[in-house]
Amino acid sequence: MKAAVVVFPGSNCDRDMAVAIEKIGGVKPQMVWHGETDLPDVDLIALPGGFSYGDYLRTGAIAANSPIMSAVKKAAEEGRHVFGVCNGFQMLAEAQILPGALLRNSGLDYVCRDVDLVVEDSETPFTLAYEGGETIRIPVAHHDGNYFADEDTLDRLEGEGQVVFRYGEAVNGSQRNIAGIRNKRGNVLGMMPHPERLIEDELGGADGRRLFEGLAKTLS
Ligand SMILES: NC(=O)CC[C@H](N)C(=O)O
Repeated sequence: MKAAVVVFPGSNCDRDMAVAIEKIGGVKPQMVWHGETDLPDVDLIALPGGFSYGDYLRTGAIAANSPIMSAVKKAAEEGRHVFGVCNGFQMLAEAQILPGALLRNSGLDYVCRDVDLVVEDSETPFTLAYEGGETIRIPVAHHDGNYFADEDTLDRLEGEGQVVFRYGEAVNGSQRNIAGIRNKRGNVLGMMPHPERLIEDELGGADGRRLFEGLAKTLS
C-alpha cells in the first residue's frame, strides 16, 4: 500500500502512524510537509494526531488552511483514501471534508485512556478486518473530541451508515457517542481514538492493528 503521512508543526503521532503503516502495510510511507502543494502518487493519505499550531484558534483550524489541504481535498474527491486520527479528524472537520465539529470535551478535561469502541460499520475499507458490532479497546488522548453536528446532519449520518465508530461508554460528551465517521463514498474516515498506538501486544494490545490490515488488504 502506497501511503503518505502529512506532518504539521505540532504533529506528534506522525511517527506512530508511519510505523503502523510500514509494519502492517509493508511499505514505508512518504512523510509530506504541510507546506507542500502536491501529494505523491499514493493510495492512502494519513493526517496524524497532535497539536498542530498548538491548537491555537480552534484545534485543526489553522492546519486545515495549510497549502497541502487543497491537495488532500482533491484526493478525497478523486476517491483516494484519507484517514484522519484525532487532530487529523479535527482538520478534516475544519476543512469540511467531513461534516460536524469537534468541540471541547464536556468535562473540560483532557481525556487520556483506553476506551470501549463499537465498530458500527465493518464494511468500510478501514474496518473490514473487524466484525460489525464488535467492541474493541483503543486509546483516546484529546481535549477537543466532543463531536457535534446539528440534528439533521446526525440523522443523515446515521441514515446513510456513516457512523463508523461509537464510544461504548461516556468519554467526552460526543453527540450520540460518535467517535468516528466516514464520508458518503466511504474513502474518508475521521476518528478520535488512536488505532496506530495499539498495534501489538507489547504495546498493551493489538485492537488497532486490524484497521491497518483492512486498509492493506483493500489497497494492496
Ligand atoms: N492526540 C491528539 O491528536 C490531540 C488532539 C487535540 N489537539 C486535542 O487535544 O483535542
